[in-house]
Amino acid sequence: MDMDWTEKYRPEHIRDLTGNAPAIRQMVDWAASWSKKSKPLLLYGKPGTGKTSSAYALANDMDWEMIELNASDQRTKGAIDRIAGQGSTSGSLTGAAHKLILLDEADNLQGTADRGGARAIVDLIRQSYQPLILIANDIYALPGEIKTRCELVQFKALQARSIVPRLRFICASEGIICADEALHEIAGSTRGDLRAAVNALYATAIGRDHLDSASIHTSQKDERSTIFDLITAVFSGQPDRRLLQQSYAVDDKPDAILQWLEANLEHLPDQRSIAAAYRSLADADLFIGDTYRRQHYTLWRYASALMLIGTAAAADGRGIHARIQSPQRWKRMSTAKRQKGIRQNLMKKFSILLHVSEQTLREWYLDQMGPLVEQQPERYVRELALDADQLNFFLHDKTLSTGIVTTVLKEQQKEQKGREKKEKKTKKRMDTLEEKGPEERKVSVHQATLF
Ligand SMILES: Nc1ncnc2c1ncn2[C@@H]1O[C@H](COP(=O)(O)OP(=O)(O)OP(=O)(O)O)[C@@H](O)[C@H]1O
Repeated sequence: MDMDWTEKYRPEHIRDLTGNAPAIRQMVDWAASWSKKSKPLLLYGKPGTGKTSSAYALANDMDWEMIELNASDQRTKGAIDRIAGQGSTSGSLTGAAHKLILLDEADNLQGTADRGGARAIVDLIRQSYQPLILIANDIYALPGEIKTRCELVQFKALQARSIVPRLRFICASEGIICADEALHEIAGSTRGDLRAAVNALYATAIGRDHLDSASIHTSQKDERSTIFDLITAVFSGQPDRRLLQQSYAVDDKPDAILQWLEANLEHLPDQRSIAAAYRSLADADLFIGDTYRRQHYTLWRYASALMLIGTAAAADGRGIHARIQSPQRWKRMSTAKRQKGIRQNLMKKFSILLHVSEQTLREWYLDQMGPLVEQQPERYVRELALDADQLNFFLHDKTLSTGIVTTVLKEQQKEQKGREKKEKKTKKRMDTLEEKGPEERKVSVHQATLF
C-alpha cells in the first residue's frame, strides 16, 4: 500500500484497457496502417478514461519508442521545437521502427505567451515524420487549425460495467476481499472517471483487507482529501510517512503536488527554511524527471517522500497563516474555464444568427467561423455585439481585438448620436407644425415630402 495505484495499475498493453472499444480500435487501425502521410490522432474527452494510458499501451504494443511532452508550463514554442521537432524528423536511437510523439494537454494553450505554442504544434504536425498523438480534455479550446489537421478520437465517460472489473482486478492483485456491491458504489460515484475510481478504492482500502459498503462510507473523509488538506498538513504537521499516505488520496501527480508546495514556500518564516525546502523540492524534481525519462513509476514514491517530508521539516509545524496559493498552472486552468464560458456565449449568438442549433454549430461550423470572423471582424462585432474577449476567441490578439471593438463601439455611439439628433430635429419640426393651423401644416407636410 505504498504507491500510487493509478500508476501501478496503468494499463501496459492495449488488451489491459477497459471501455471505449471504438476509440481503441480506431487507434490500433491508425497505428497498423501508419505512414508519413497519416494525420496525427487527437484523443479528446473525459479525464481518467484512458487517453494517456492508451497512447502508452499502443506504443508498447507497436514497439515504438515514446517521447512525451506533458509539462504544460514548458509548453513554449522552444520546448516543442527542441524536443518534438527533433524527435519527429530524426531516426530512433534505440532502433525502434518509429517514435511516437505524445503531446499531452494540447488544449492547455492560453493567451499570448502560448500563441507560439499553438503555432509550433501546427508546424510540428506539418513537418513530423513520426507518428504523433495529441491529447485534450476540451477539444473546443483547441485552435481550429490544429483540429482540422488531426483525426479525432473520442473517449467517453466509462460505464460502471467497464469500471467494476478493473477495480475487482486491482483488489485481487492487492489481496483485498471486496464485495461487488462496494465496487459498484465506487464506480457509480466517480462519473465514469476510472482514475478517480482507483483513487477512491485506494483511499477506502488503506488499513483494510476486507471492503464492503460500510467501509466506503467510513472512508469518505479520505476520498474528499484535497490538495488543500495535504498542503495544510505539510505546513502544520509532523514530517512523517502519514503525509505520504495522504498524498496518495489526492488526485494529483507528484509533479503537480510539487508545484503546489513551491507556490506556498513563501509562507515559511525565514530564508533558511525556504532554502531547505527548495533543496528538497529540487531533489524531488530530479526523481520526477527520472520517472518520466525511464518510465519507472516507482521513483515517484521517492520524489513524494523528499518533497513532502522535506518541506514539512522546513516548516516545522508552524502552519500557514494566509491563503493557500495555487500554482501558475491552476491559474491557467481557471482561464481555460473562462474561455469555455466565452465560447458558450458565442455559440448562442451564432446559433441565433445562423438559425442552427448549438450542437450543429459545434460539430460542423465552429472551425469555419474563425476565418469568417477574421475576414470581417467589424461586421461580426456589430451584428453579434461581440465584446473584446469574444472577438479575441477568434483573432488570438487581445490588443487587436480590443482596438476593433473600441472602434466599432465609437462608430456606433456616433451613429446613435446622429440618430438622436435627427429624431430631435424631426420632433422639433413636428412640434412647430402642431402649433400651426391644419392648412399650413398640410402645405408644410407636402413640402417636407417633396424634399
Ligand atoms: N480505460 C482504462 N483502462 C484501464 N485503466 C484506466 C483506464 N482509464 C484510466 N485508467 C486508470 O486511470 C489512470 C489515469 O488514466 P489516464 O491518464 O490514461 O487518463 P486520461 O484519460 O489520460 O486522463 P486525463 O485527461 O486526466 O489526463 C491510469 O493510470 C489507470 O490506472
